[in-house]
Formats: sequence, structure tokens, C-alpha cells
Amino acid sequence: MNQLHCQQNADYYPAERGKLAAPFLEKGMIIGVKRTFRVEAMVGGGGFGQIFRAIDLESKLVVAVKVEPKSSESGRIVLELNILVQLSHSTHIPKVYYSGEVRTYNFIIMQLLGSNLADLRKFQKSRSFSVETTSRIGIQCLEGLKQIHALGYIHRDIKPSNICAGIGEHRRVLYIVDFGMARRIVLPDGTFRPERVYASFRGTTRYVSLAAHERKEQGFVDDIWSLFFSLLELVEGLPWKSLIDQDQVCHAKRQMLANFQSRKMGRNFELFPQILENTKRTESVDYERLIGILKSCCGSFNELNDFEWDDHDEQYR
Ligand SMILES: Nc1ncnc2c1ncn2[C@@H]1O[C@H](COP(=O)(O)OP(=O)(O)OP(=O)(O)O)[C@@H](O)[C@H]1O
Repeated sequence: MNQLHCQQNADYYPAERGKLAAPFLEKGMIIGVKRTFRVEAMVGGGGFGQIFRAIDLESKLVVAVKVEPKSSESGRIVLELNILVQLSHSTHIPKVYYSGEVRTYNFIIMQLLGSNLADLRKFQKSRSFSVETTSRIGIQCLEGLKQIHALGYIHRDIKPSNICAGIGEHRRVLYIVDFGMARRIVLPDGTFRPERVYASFRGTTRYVSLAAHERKEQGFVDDIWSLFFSLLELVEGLPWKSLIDQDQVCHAKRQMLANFQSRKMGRNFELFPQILENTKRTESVDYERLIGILKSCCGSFNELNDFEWDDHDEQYR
């Protein structure tokens, strides 16, 4: 795989970044050296990068291209590539096929996925998912996070827009994307990185843990807190959805957790945050117990059933 290039030059910043910037690649453009890909259309974008659909000219495989400008922030995509390669065995992480650079951009070629859960939720008539769907999402994300954590990394930006549905034969599989904010917290010798007295804010206000609000060092459990708030949003909405101010959001989270009850998920789901509250930063999370709780929220379900959005997915691209 080619090495991505890290350029320390602010001149490469476009006026707008990520999905707000003009497209980084044009339709029909050929990228790659040892393997070549033809760019088709933009299918997504975030705060920094843009995602295009492309075709592998030799195998005809349809792939995704994540592109970011070579800028002082390009460490993000280099880190992301590194983590994706290490997680190439994981069911819930997109596969990487190639990486390289074109003009003033770095790119990663990876498995093409479907829509993210934030978009899929908005296309539901009720703007929410059923208890069964939400439980299945939670279980798959816990399995994915367990594999990320086993490598010593935390994601630090788990949220519905960073969870994508698979397509085709993978349509019943969910994938965790965007490792641009990930951090290695366990060193190769198995020890934890020393705790910082003050850790800068990392994550998305709506979904971060209370520890992140308090600028504390994050651990494995903080990813699971973000998953918890994401699941709650997907199934019944969040009380702080229209708040922007970080302190107000933090206050609303505290208030909700002081007497947590879920309208749709039932009594057993109340145990979920209790377990997280009792898990310390350097402790490993009891993934199996949390999976058991989610299973108990929805009775029996068939993992072979299509998700409730399956019929509509293509029209969102
Ligand atoms: N492999 C993929 N296939 C299809 N769509 C994808 C893929 N990866 C990401 N996307 C879509 O693109 C969106 C943005 O991706 P991603 O979060 O990786 O970009 P980003 O620029 O790093 O975001 P941010 O800067 O906000 O962290 C995702 O929400 C998802 O909808």
C-alpha cells in the first residue's frame, strides 16, 4: 500500500473544508498508480474529507474514495489509514484496498458502504427506529468497538453519522467509519498512556460522555457512552437535541442520567448507563453484558431479517 503524504503547509487549506468545499475530485478522473480507479460521484463528506464512489478499472469493483487535502491536518487521514489497516480483519470496519496521493490530496480507497444512520433515521416516517433495529445497531457497534478497543485505540467520535449500513450482501452489517479523531490509549507494552490533567475537547457535543465534557482523559467506556446517547437518539430522540452550548448539553445529560428511564427500550435498558457509570477509564467494558441487555430489550429477533430501511437505501445515494 502506498504511504500517504503529510504536508505541513497551511497554504493547502481550501477556503471551506470537507463537504462544504468544492469537490476535491472530478467525475471521470483517474487516480492511483499501481492500481487505477475512475472517480464517479461524491457520496458523502464530513468536516475535513469528502467521500466519492469510484470503480477499480481492473476488477470493476465499486469502491469508496476518502479524500483530504495535504495540510497540517493531514495527520488525520494517515492515522485513519494506519488504524483501518490494523482492523482489516474486523467485520464492522470498512476494508481498505489502496491508498495514495493525487495533486494536493491524500486518498484512501476502501469498501463502499451505504447511508449513515443519521440520514437513514431522518428518512423514517417516525424519524426514529424500532426497538429491534436499535438493539441490533447497538449489538453490532459493541462488537465493532470491542475490536477497536482490543487494539488499544478509542474512536472518540461515535455518533449516528459515523455508523454506515453495508450494501449488497453486507446490507445487514453495520460499519464504524471515521477514525480521524481516534487515539491510542494502550501502548505496545500493554501499559496505558499517562493520564493528562487536562485533555482538550474531542468528539461531538451531542454524544460525548460527561468525562469528555469535563476535559478528562477518555477511555474505552467513553466510546460506549457515545454509543448509548446515539442509540437513545435513534430510538426516541435526545432531550438536548436543540441545545448547542456545551455546558447546557452537559447539564441536560446529568439531569437525564439522575433518573434515567427510556420510553421505548424498557426497564432493562436502564441498566446500560448504570454499568457505564461503574466502569473506570482504564477498565475494559463488559461488552457481553451490554449485548445481553440490548437483546433483552427486544425479545427475540432474526439477524437474517433485513433492516427496516433496506428497501429505500439506494434512493439516498
Ligand atoms: N466507505 C464509505 N462508503 C460510503 N460512504 C461513506 C464511507 N465512509 C464514509 N462515508 C460517508 O461519508 C460521511 C463522512 O465520512 P467521514 O466521517 O469519514 O468524513 P470526515 O471528513 O472524516 O468527517 P469529520 O471531519 O466530520 O470527522 C459519513 O457520514 C458517511 O455517510
